[in-house]
Parts: sequence; C-alpha cells; structure tokens
Amino acid sequence: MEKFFFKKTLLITGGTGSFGNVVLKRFISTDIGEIRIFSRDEKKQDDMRKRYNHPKLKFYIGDVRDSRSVGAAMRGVDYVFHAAALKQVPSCEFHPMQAVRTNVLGTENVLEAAIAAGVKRVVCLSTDKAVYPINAMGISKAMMEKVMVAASRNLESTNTIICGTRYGNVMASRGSVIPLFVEQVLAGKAITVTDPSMTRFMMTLEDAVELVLHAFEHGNNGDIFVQKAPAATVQVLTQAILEVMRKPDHEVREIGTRHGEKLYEALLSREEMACAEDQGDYYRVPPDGRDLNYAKYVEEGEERITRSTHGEDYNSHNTTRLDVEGMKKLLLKLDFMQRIARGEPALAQE
Ligand SMILES: O=c1ccn([C@@H]2O[C@H](COP(=O)(O)OP(=O)(O)O[C@H]3O[C@H](CO)[C@H](O)[C@H](O)[C@H]3O)[C@@H](O)[C@H]2O)c(=O)[nH]1
Repeated sequence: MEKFFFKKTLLITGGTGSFGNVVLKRFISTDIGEIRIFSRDEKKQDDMRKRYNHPKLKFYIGDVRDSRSVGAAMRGVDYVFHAAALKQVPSCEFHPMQAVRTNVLGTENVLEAAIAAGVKRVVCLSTDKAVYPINAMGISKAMMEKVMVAASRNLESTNTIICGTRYGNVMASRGSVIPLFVEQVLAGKAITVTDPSMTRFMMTLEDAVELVLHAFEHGNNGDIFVQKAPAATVQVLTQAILEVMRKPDHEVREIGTRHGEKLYEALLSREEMACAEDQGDYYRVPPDGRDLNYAKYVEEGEERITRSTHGEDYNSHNTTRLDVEGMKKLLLKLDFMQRIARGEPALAQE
C-alpha cells in the first residue's frame, strides 16, 4: 500500500477527526510527499500540529461548503479521502438542511475541485445509514453517494477515479454508545438502553481505515465498497461492557428508541447484493452502467434486474452475530476498553 503514496500528496477533508488521525499515524513516516488536513476546526488543527510536529503535514482551514477554500487546498493534490461530514443522527434530524449543505453540496464541491485539479483518486466515506435511509443523516449520505456516482460517470477523458465506502458504527467513537455506557457505569448511573434487541455492525476505526485503503487500491469509477463485519444486539453489548468492567449487576434502564433510529442497519440493499462482487473480506458494488436510454433494456432484458427482486440485503440482523464472549474479545481490542478494564482513565476516540 505504502508504494502508492511515494512522494504523493494526500488531502483528507475532515482530517482532524479520528479517521484522519489514524491515517496520519500510519503514513506520516512513510515516503509520502505531503498530507494535507482540511477542516473547519482551528483548535483541533493546532493540537494536531503540535502533536505531530512534522514537516510533511500541512493544515488548511476551510469548509467543504465553501468551494473557494476547497479549491485552494486541492492544488497539487494526488489523492483525496473525503471524510468531512455531519454524522450525528439526532442533530441532523433537527437541522436537515445543515446535513444537505455539508454532506451533499460539500461533496459536490470536493469532487468538482478534485476533477478540476486532476486528482487521481478520491474515496468518499459514507455510512450504513445511507442504505434504505430513514433519518436525515442517512438520506443526506445516500444523496452524497448519488452525487459521487453521477460525477464518476463523466470521467472517461480524465485520469480521476472516484469511488466510495460505507461503514457501520465505529466502536468507541466520540459521542457513541460505548463511551456513554462506560461513563454511566463510572458515574454510578443506570445504563440507558434504547431497545435491547437492536443490532449494529461493530467495526474498529482501524477496520474503517483498512476499508478506505482497500477502496483506494481497488476502486473503479463509481464503485462502493463495504467490509463484512459482525454485529451485536445492544443487550449483548451492554452485558459485555459490564463484564469487562466487572460490574455484571449494574442497573440497566430501557429508554426506548431515539429519533430516526432503526432496529437494524443494512450495509448493502437487496438490489446491491444482487450485483455485488464478493471479494472475501469485502463486497464491491459497481455503479449501474446503463445510460438514460432505457428502451434498449426493455428489448434485451437484463438478468441483474430480474434477480434484484429476490434475495436479502446485507444487514446487522443477518450478518455474523457476536455473543457476549465474542463482543468482549472485540471490545478488548480497543485501547479505550483496555484502559477501562485496568481501571485507568480513558478518552473516547475523536
Ligand atoms: O443511550 C443510548 C445510546 C445508544 N444506544 C443504542 O446503541 C446503539 C448504537 O448507538 P450509537 O449512538 O453509538 O450509534 P448510532 O447507530 O446511533 O450512530 C452512530 O453511527 C453512525 C454511523 O453509522 C454515525 O457515525 C453516528 O454519528 C454514530 O452515533 C444503537 O442501537 C442505540 O439505540 C442505547 O441503547 N442507549
């Protein structure tokens, strides 16, 4: 993988987040030419600058909503990981137009600037919540994917490849359920469970970065990649956390489903599963290559369309299901949970 980055310039939008930090740690001491961190957050950029103190690291203050700032950061860039997004489900639910501005229009700005600057590869980061979306965050990310696929259709005469990834819940990310439950236990408060039978895919941040690198290396225009991942119910997750913290009898209270939540998430729809390529640890979904001239498909027919009405989607109810032991094992891969298990203070990942 490192060979692709030899003397090249990588731009990470939303790069001050946890994803950017993991990519940085992995590549900063390789032969990469430059890593550009693009984000709105001056304070986080400053912290990052001090923490890494590295000449290959360049910071750009800007907002994907502002095409001028995106264009300025894009000059001379070879590759882009587009991670900038509004991704909190409840806040997007109350402010859907903000999600449209950042996730949809912001992506349009990033792609237009990347194509204009002759960027070679762009990977756009999406989420399982974009599949059969029911909340504003998921709907805006589904539109982001459509913008990505549409942009990728007009690149034959260029050297640019644009593709995407979807991933599920990143364990222990800031604001997510694992650090919340841990905090509740530490504060002696009841654990607040929405619905014990709700399932979520469980991925580590490193898995998410591997997925993006896989897409980067293997993506053709318009492809969307997902990683096969296990899932767990909230009940299993709760029990596993309590056992890791050696508080198996801690109080648990049911609070009911929150705004815009689903019982389970899907990484691929039925229609996508019908044409997905199984790549072992990953699925690749190629774009629909037909043009707008549907008449010829009526004449000729197409097997893919017929098949797409059958079969199942790939979701957190039908993927490999973790039991409490399996969930504990996965939790203990996280530095955050290892510290908690040792009784040390720990911070959630950004
Ligand atoms: O107090 C709580 C909070 C959450 N949950 C449950 O725990 C699971 C995970 O909840 P999170 O809030 O950690 O995750 P979400 O699935 O709601 O969404 C998360 O994953 C998304 C990606 O799919 C985005 O990254 C988003 O920002 C992030 O919060 C859900 O079943 C939820 O109902 C509880 O039981 N109790």
